[in-house]
Amino acid sequence: MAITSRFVTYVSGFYLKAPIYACLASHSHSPSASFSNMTVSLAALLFVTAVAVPIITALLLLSSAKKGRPGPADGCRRLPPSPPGLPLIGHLHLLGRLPHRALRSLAASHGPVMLLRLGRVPTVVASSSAAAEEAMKTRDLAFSGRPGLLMAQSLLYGGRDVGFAPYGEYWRQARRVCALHLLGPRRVASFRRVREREVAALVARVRRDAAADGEANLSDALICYSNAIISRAAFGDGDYRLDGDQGGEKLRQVVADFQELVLASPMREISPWLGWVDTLTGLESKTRCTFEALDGLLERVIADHRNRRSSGRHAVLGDGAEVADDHRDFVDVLLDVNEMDEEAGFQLETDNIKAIIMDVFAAGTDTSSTVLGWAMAELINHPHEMRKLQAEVRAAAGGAITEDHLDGMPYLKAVISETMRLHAPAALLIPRETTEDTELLGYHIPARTRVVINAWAIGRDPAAWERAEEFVPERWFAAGDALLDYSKVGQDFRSVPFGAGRRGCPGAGFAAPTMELALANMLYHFDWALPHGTGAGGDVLGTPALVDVSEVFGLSVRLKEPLILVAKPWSG
Ligand code: HEM
Repeated sequence: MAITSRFVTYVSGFYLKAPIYACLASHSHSPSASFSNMTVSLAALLFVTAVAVPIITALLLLSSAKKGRPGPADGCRRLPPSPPGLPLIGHLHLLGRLPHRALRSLAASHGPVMLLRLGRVPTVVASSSAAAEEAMKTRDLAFSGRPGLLMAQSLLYGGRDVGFAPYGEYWRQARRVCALHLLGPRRVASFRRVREREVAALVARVRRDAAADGEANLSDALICYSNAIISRAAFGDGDYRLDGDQGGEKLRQVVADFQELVLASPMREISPWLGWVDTLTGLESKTRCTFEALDGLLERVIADHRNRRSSGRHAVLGDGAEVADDHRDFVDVLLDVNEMDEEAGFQLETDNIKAIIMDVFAAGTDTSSTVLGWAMAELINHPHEMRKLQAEVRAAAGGAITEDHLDGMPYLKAVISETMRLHAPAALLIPRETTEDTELLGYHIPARTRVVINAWAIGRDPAAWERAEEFVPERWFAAGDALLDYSKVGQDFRSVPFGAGRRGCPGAGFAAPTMELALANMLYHFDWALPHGTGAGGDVLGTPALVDVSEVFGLSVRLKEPLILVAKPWSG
């Protein structure tokens, strides 16, 4: 019965939210469309509650749980151990609302390599640094596939992006373009002015909020900051918005919807005969609305860039050489690459360009703002470390912090490394798929098995880290200077927030100055505290209240509650 009720919670947790999503997405359309969507969604809600959940529950009750299997065999080869599962849903009910935590608990009983069945999908979960190193270094090629996730297919032009593209020639070429032309060191440096302008806007916003009522909603301000940087880098200075968008709010909502949807598991992925649930809950209509809104925007942006190109108003690369003062945005670069690489036999169609830009939004916005939110929360909860970082930042500059100051701030880098060790935003990375039969820590892993790497659990592994659950930035100095440069992905498999290997994040070098500049400026310009009477754990005996570090799981695992802080301007 307990198992059944947990499954109902799982179904309702995701699917009862879906109708609300559909209503939100419909704001970009006519009021009547919005109303009819809401009506369909309410009907769907009633239907799912009254009919679908009881049917599925009955099916589960009719079936009995399978016994756990320590190392089932595939022929004579040993498969990883599995916990007991249920018919139909396998181990889905064990994931709960915070799958990274649930998977770590399961790994404590079943080992660092487990085999789960999520609906129909056999999934291997790697939870130790040794398993991560074997998968992303020693046997990198065999673990470099991505599963054809249904939502990614629907939202990313059938997987014509980089992050969700299957391993193969298209991915290799698109990844090269991304790593070399969009996210290489020179291109990242070319966006320095964008970052410095947006960080000045962030500081001004916090100052304004603090002057108005003494408190700043830092979560909101950080999302705006990282969205603005990616928008400017991708689209340039044009003011591209969705229809009737005030202050970019609608675009922000649609990007947030996109990020939430892209890794969602529709019912039809669990079992094709449950596909009708996705229609009734509004998941399908929300996916369609979100895709259409972003596709329409990208069409306009690309058409506008093409017009400017045909009228000669853009900078171009000469003979493949970098232009010294190159301010081209990602769309310009992708259109240039398209023309140059046509001769090299690689063609980027308009849909590929749109998919790659969507990738950059999905991968680059939420992740950076989430790390910044966690860093501020940890620093508030660790005042000694906050003062130490403030001393470093304030000693380095006599005014606003620019990118020239960042190299002289090792403690800043240690704080960000430590934040990502404890709070890898992509807690389970992006799912992978084996491209061939292979092995992991001695277990046989068949081709086309889904692979999840629990970066969150690896960062907190007590076998790899002393005081693993504590925030101790100093540990990164003991680990050696080389590891302080966290943007060099794949150096230390005890902390893998960017993944590693062929599929490792190509955007770490872009994310690093974005995060460092913001954190340094926030600590330079303000002294921070929790508003009186808020936070968790404070008591009358004088124990200070702490930021509530409850999490919510998504494309990024972020703070459940918005980070509202008192910001007191510092005048030196
Ligand atoms: C703190 C910031 C960031 C974190 C923690 C992060 C993390 C990740 C992770 C965990 C993966 C999957 C790696 C794997 O499977 O091994 C990934 C992939 C990717 N990231 Fe990032 N990322 C960040 C910022 C960015 C930025 C700023 C961009 C682009 C502007 C970006 C672009 C990508 C792309 C295109 C991929 C797909 C790579 C592939 O599949 O070949 N990321 N990222």
